[in-house]
Amino acid sequence: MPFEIPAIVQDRVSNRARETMKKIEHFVETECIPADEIYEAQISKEPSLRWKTYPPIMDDLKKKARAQGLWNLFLSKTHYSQGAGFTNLEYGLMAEILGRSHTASESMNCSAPDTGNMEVLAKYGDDAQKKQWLEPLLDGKIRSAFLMTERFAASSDAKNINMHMRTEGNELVLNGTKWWSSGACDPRCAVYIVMCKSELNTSSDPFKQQSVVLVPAGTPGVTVLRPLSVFGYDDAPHGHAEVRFENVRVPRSNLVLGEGRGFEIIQGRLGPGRIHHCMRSIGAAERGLDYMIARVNDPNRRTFGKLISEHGTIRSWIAESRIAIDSCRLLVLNAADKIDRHDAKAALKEIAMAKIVVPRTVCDVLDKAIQAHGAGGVCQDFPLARMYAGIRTLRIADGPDEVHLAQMGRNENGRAAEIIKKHEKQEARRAELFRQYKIDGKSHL
Ligand SMILES: Cc1cc2nc3c(=O)[nH]c(=O)nc-3n(C[C@H](O)[C@H](O)[C@H](O)COP(=O)(O)OP(=O)(O)OC[C@H]3O[C@@H](n4cnc5c(N)ncnc54)[C@H](O)[C@@H]3O)c2cc1C
Repeated sequence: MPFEIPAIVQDRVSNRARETMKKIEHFVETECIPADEIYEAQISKEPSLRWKTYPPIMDDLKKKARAQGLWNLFLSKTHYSQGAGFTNLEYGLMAEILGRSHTASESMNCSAPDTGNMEVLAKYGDDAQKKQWLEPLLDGKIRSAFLMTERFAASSDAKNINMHMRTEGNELVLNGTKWWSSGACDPRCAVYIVMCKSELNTSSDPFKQQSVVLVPAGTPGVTVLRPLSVFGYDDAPHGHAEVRFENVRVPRSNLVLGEGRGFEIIQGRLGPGRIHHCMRSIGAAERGLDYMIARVNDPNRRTFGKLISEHGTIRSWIAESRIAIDSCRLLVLNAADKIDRHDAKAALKEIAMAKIVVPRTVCDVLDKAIQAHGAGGVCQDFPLARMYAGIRTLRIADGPDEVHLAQMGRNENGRAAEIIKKHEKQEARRAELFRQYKIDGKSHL
């Protein structure tokens, strides 16, 4: 089924974006999806090479995508000058198509964590930092990692981040251990964006104690200790690394924005990135549903005298999945539109809602697709188990659901005084009306 722009946002999508979406869909369906398995096959099984090489097919895909103008689509024109000139809403729709394939996002230089990291550098980097790191990232020549989470700190509360940073003359000296540093195992990863706590910063404001520093990969004292696995997948060549810093020295000029500005940077980084993850996940859900429909209509797999799709339960799964996917899409596009009209800060509630609902819902759709495949669904013969593993982590990565729920719950609950006041006014008016119409005062509802 060709990609369809939902009716409610039709007038918010330019003709150029529509044309680009058609090109993206064609590229994803004809180049990326067929390349996904080749990409996997080209990742070395040899332990000594697994993290030292990357699949050559990726460079070929990048060349082809770039030649068609399918490059850096994510930097929205509403907030950046360096991108392809689309809105967050338009890119949101594009990201959904990218989510159908494992290789699509990277082939168009639109993959995490580089997208968020490029946004950080574009938004907060100085000219020298942009020249050294943003330009090669935009060019797809290097990759990057964002190092916030720490093995020995409950990192869903970013105030706990305590990687030690001290200043010595013109240098910053870093000590500590990070983990879940996505992309840090990749041989092309050239720079780490590292969140630290500075020794000098004596601010009593807990949101002003952290700083963000750029550390070139390979700086003496940095050791990539090991790749971590996600439900058994190591996600090579990208990987999620545990990284040790022992007296790592970088020039003071590698500080981003200034000391104590770390929270500002991470908050600015995560808004649009969460929307991108959500839209790619919706693409994965669509693919899962396609697989489910194909499998349950396989004429060779009849049970109890019927095609599997003829059992009522399975029909319900298909319908429920369609409803769930379409509802999620609207939620995400609404958040993207609000970012376009204002900024990510103004859209915090909408972004949080999408970040909470979409991964859960997509996991549920994929779970049904897996179930409909029987044992086949959990094995390597279909992409479903792998997709499920990836999407499940989104309920933790970029902050676990519970933290977003707690924040949303607090804000929503903050309306209590206003609601109580409104009810009191309505109560007073009702009492007035009871008197006016001479009805006794007990509730008639
Ligand atoms: C695949 C993957 C990729 C990742 N990539 C990166 C990356 O590139 N860079 C990076 O820095 N990090 C990355 N992370 C790490 C991720 O951001 C953290 O795991 C996440 O922020 C949670 O931190 P934590 O693991 O320390 O959990 P903890 O802080 O120990 O929290 C554990 C659990 O406690 C519960 N909890 C916490 N707070 C509350 C609350 N207020 N109310 C109720 N319950 C609560 C939640 O259920 C939570 O899951 C990645 C994680 C995964 C799985």
